Amino acid sequence: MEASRTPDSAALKRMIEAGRGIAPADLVIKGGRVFDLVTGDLMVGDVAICGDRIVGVGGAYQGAREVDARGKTVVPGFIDTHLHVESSLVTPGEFDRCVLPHGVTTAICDPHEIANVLGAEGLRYFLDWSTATAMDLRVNLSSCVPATHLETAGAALGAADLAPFADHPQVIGLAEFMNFPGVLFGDPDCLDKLVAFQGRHIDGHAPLVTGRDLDGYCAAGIRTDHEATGAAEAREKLAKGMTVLVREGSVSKDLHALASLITPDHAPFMAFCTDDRNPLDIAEEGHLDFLIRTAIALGARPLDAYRMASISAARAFGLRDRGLVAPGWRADLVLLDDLEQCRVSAVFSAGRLVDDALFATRREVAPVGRGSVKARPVAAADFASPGPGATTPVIGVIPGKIITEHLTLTLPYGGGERGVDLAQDVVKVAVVERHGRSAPGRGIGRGFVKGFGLKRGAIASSVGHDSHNITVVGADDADMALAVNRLGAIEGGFVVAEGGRVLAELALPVAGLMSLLPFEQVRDGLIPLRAAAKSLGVVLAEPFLQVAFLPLPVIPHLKITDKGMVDVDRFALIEE
Ligand SMILES: Nc1ncnc2[nH]cnc12
Ligand SMILES: [Mn+2]
Repeated sequence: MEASRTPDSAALKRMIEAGRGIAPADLVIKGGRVFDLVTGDLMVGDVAICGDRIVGVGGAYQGAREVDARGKTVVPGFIDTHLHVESSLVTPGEFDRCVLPHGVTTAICDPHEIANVLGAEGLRYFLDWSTATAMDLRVNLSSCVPATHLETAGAALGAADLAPFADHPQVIGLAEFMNFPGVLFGDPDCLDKLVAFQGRHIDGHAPLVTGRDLDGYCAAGIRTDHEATGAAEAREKLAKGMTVLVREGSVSKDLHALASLITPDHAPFMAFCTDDRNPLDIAEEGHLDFLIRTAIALGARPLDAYRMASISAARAFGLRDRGLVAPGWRADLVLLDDLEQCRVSAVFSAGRLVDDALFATRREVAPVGRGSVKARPVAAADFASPGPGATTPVIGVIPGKIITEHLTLTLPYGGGERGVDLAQDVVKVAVVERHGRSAPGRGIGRGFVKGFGLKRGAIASSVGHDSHNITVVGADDADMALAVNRLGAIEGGFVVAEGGRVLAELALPVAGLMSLLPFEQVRDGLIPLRAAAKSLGVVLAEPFLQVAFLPLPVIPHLKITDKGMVDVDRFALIEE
């Protein structure tokens, strides 16, 4: 939805009188226990609301409509400071329906997934939705499309391509600047974008960047980071003036490692984010409510956890109208049955009760990106892995992390080709360019990966951060080819194949990233997919998102793209 509208003098007069209690408010939330995130007080009292604004807190107010909040605790609406809506596997409209009821009244997204497939058309689609959702969906403009020169994306966005969107009311600034080597080495395209957004918010992405490199990265005006995976790394970033966004997604789970940093001193400079969270995890665990609950369970004070979820986040992103339950602030509110457990009872978004009726009032936005998978058919022979010898780099997967190990292992070798080695839990991985931008016989990167547990068949995904080529992991070349070709037939998504059969699949026809189905059906569709992957021996909790991160060459240490294996630390393709 659009940012808060500016009231005219008559409306403002009415707000003032309602706040003074000499005129009725539009809505009064009666008798709740208000959590004051400035003083830490918990105080029973009414919350008076006019339009989308809180006008009075405490004591007794009267209103045209009144909601009984006795026994509930009232806190400010939650702010997810960094996420990719596409990783929810549903459209922004369904993301709104799925996540707002968890208390997330503001979500700050980076649409670089769809932008890597569709370019500016993808940005327009998300911006159209951002003015239609019930939640306040804010957009940071994608800074790195493609993420690097080491891959083939479906589009490219330079500073000039971003300029037309910069003044959109829902745009905050520039999204995660992932090409941190490009920043540090002064890549001209990176500098153009950084110059264009100086003085505005610039989001960071600096995994394991430290010391003088971190100073240089921050000197560019980059203000946040969500890639810290250890307490020492996060603390250094705090000390350099960055806001640390503590992330707990479906693959990247950093909350346990960073929980010790959530202290009264640090909380004003920390926030929460999910980055990538699929609808099954949202259903099974929750969204930001889950992060708050977990942080408190790990020892954080409730005051610090709720500050991170609201006022700290709002200040870090320049959202000056929200983050407190106080007069004059935006009426984004969450009513809780339990403060420590963060059990959400009701949500108010800009003064409106979040329910089916509210979602029914939204304008729908037509989907884009149909037929986006343009990969040529492949055959088993395309996944042969020729090489000069038995020893080769192998990607080491770390459950719950998107950083990977750079292993060097000796594999079965014969006839000039390397084979899988199930005894070492090493199978093949390949990335097939699917934007129709490769010459025949080109556009397939081949390598090996350790840690999936896969013993048979193959699993394939058209979600492959961030260029979203097809990534396939397999123990059998023919099943790898079957899974890849099936993705072309269903316009993208996830496929599990074994013994020449498709065991399970989930179609994602919007740009090969999102479903057109309601989030409940996508959530339920993930269950047989996971079961099918598990039947092949896969041991990872979230195999499809873990596959999806193998091609992301801005996350250390060893990755793979359609151009081949990438040594991320050297920021270069590995030539054999
Ligand atoms: N953590 C991340 N960093 C960069 N790109 C991403 N796309 C999805 N998650 C991402
Ligand atoms: Mn990132």
